[in-house]
Amino acid sequence: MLPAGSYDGTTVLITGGGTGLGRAMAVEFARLGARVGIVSRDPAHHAAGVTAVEQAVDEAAPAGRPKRAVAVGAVADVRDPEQVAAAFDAVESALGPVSVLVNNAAANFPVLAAELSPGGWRAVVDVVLTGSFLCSRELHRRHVARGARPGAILNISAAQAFTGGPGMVHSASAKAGVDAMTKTLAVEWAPDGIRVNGLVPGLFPHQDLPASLRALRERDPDQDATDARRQPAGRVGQPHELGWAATYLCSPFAGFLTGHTLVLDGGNHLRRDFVMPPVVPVAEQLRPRSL
Ligand SMILES: CCCCC/C=C/C(=O)SCCNC(=O)CCNC(=O)[C@H](O)C(C)(C)COP(=O)(O)OP(=O)(O)OC[C@H]1O[C@@H](n2cnc3c(N)ncnc32)[C@H](O)[C@@H]1OP(=O)(O)O
Ligand SMILES: NC(=O)C1=CN([C@@H]2O[C@H](COP(=O)(O)OP(=O)(O)OC[C@H]3O[C@@H](n4cnc5c(N)ncnc54)[C@H](OP(=O)(O)O)[C@@H]3O)[C@@H](O)[C@H]2O)C=CC1
Repeated sequence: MLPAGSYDGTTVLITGGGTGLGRAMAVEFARLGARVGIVSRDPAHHAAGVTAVEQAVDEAAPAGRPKRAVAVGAVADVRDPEQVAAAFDAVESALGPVSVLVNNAAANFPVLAAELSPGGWRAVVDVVLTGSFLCSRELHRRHVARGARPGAILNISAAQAFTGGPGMVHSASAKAGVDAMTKTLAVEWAPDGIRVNGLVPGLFPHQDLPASLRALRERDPDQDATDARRQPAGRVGQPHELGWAATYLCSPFAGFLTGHTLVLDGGNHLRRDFVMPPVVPVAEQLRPRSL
C-alpha cells in the first residue's frame, strides 16, 4: 500500500470504472486521495462507482470531516473520439485536469473463431484496442497542450495477449494490440513526461461480468473451489489487489518504469509443462451442457 495522500490533488480517469475491476481500482485511487472520473456508457454504472468511492473515502476519513466531491461519472462510448473528448471535458470541468488515465473498459464474450461474425469481431476490437488508443491520445493531447507533467497511462490487458485465447480470438487479438501500444507509446511519450504501462489481471471473478462470461463459471456448482485449485497460488485474485498494483504503477514510486506490463495472476500464465491435462477441444468446452 502506498502512503496516505499519495494521490492528493490528482485527477484519475478510469474507463469502465463503474463495475468490477474498474470500480475496485477507482476505490483504491480515491482512498489515496485521488479525484476519480468514471467514463463508460451506462449512467447506472457510474452511480455504482461513485457510491463505492464515496463510501470508501468516508470510511477512511476522520469523523466530522466534510464530504468532498471525489468522483463523477461521464457518459462515453470509448469507440467514438468525440464522445471521448466530451467525457474528458466533463471530468476536467468537475475535477480538474486529468493526469492519470486507466484504460480498463473492455468487451468480451466466449465464441468459437469460426462462428464469430464480423460485427462481433469489430465490437470487441474497437472497444478494447481502438478505445484504449482514443483515450490515450486524448490524454496526451491535453497534457502536452497545457505543458503538464508528469502523466501516466495504465492499459488493462489480459494474459490471452501472450498465450492466445482459444474461444476468445477477438479479445486475445485486441489485448495483444494493446500490449504493443503500451510499448510504443511508452517510447514516443516518455519525452512528454507520460509513462505508459500495462497491468494484466489473472482470474478475478465478480458479479458484474456479462452473462455470457458468468455462464461459463456457473456451469460448475463448485466453481469457486475449482477456480482456486486451477491457480498455482491456490486462489483467485481479489479486486482490491488489482487496485493496489494500479495505484503503484501510476504513482511517482514507479517514476522510472514505463513500457512494462505487470502480470497479477498468482503465476497462472506460467503454468506450462511437458505433461499437460488431456486436451478438450474448445468447441466442446463452449457447447451448452445440461447439468
Ligand atoms: C471469469 C471469467 C473471466 C474471463 C476473462 C474476462 C475478460 C474480460 O474482458 S471481462 C470484460 C467483459 N465485459 C464486457 O464485455 C462488458 C461489455 N460488453 C458488452 O457490452 C457486450 O458483451 C458487447 C461486447 C456485445 C457490447 O457491444 P455492442 O457493440 O454494444 O453490442 P451489440 O449487441 O451491438 O453486438 C455487437 C456484435 O457482437 C455480436 N455478439 C454480441 N454478443 C455475442 C455473443 N455472446 N456471442 C456471439 N456474438 C455476439 C452481435 O451479434 C453483434 O454482431 P453482428 O450481429 O454481426 O453485428
Ligand atoms: N475479470 C477478470 O477476471 C479479467 C478481467 N480482465 C480485464 O479487466 C478489465 C475490467 O474487466 P471487468 O471489470 O472484469 O469487466 P466488466 O464487464 O465489469 O467491465 C467492463 C467495463 O467496460 C465498460 N465498457 C464496455 N464497453 C464500453 C464502451 N464501448 N465504452 C465505454 N465503456 C465500456 C463497461 O461499462 P458500461 O457498460 O457502463 O459501458 C464496464 O464498466 C477489462 O479490461 C478486462 O478485459 C482481464 C482478464 C481477466
